[in-house]
Amino acid sequence: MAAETSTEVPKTARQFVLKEEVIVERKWLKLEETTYTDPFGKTRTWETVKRTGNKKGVSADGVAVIAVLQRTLHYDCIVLVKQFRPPINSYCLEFPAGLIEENETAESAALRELEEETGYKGEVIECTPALCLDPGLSNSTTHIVSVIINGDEAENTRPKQKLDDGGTLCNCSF
Ligand SMILES: Nc1nc(=O)[nH]c2c1ncn2[C@H]1C[C@H](O)[C@@H](COP(=O)(O)OP(=O)(O)O)O1
Repeated sequence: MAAETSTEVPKTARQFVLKEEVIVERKWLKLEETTYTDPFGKTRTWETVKRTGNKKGVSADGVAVIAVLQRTLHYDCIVLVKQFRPPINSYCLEFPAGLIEENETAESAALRELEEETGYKGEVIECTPALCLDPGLSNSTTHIVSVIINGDEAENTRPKQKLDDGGTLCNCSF
């Protein structure tokens, strides 16, 4: 008689991290080996990327800004930036984004980054909780901030980027 295969779901254990060991650390990022327990209580390891530095008074690492440009007699547009991204050796069309500075709110960071990268001054409508967008790779977190830009305002009719060294961004509205 053939052996019966069990269809019972095994009782799984609560999982947790046991140890975090830095493998290599540079100015912006570090690679860690994370030791954790699997659902059966067995010890396993994971390769984890983290941002370096412990910024005080920040609710997430960064912000991404969904900015809607509103102008009379125009369709509403989403403002994107085109940026060269070294990790993929290519250009990306992205939401304006950046890291939150020490003791800065997500909302202030969003308006600052939007103005630096596009020249537009906006108003925050909504802000998500801190989201981990790639948790299989990194613990890095981001707030997605919705912003309205009044394109009829004088300050928004000829927006000028305010980029620091190394910045090579282009604006695109869709
Ligand atoms: N992973 C990174 N590697 C780098 O070599 N440099 C990095 C990384 N992440 C951030 N940075 C640098 C690049 C900028 O000079 C600063 C600020 O970043 P961010 O806020 O994302 O960009 P801005 O749009 O310039 O504000 O950190």
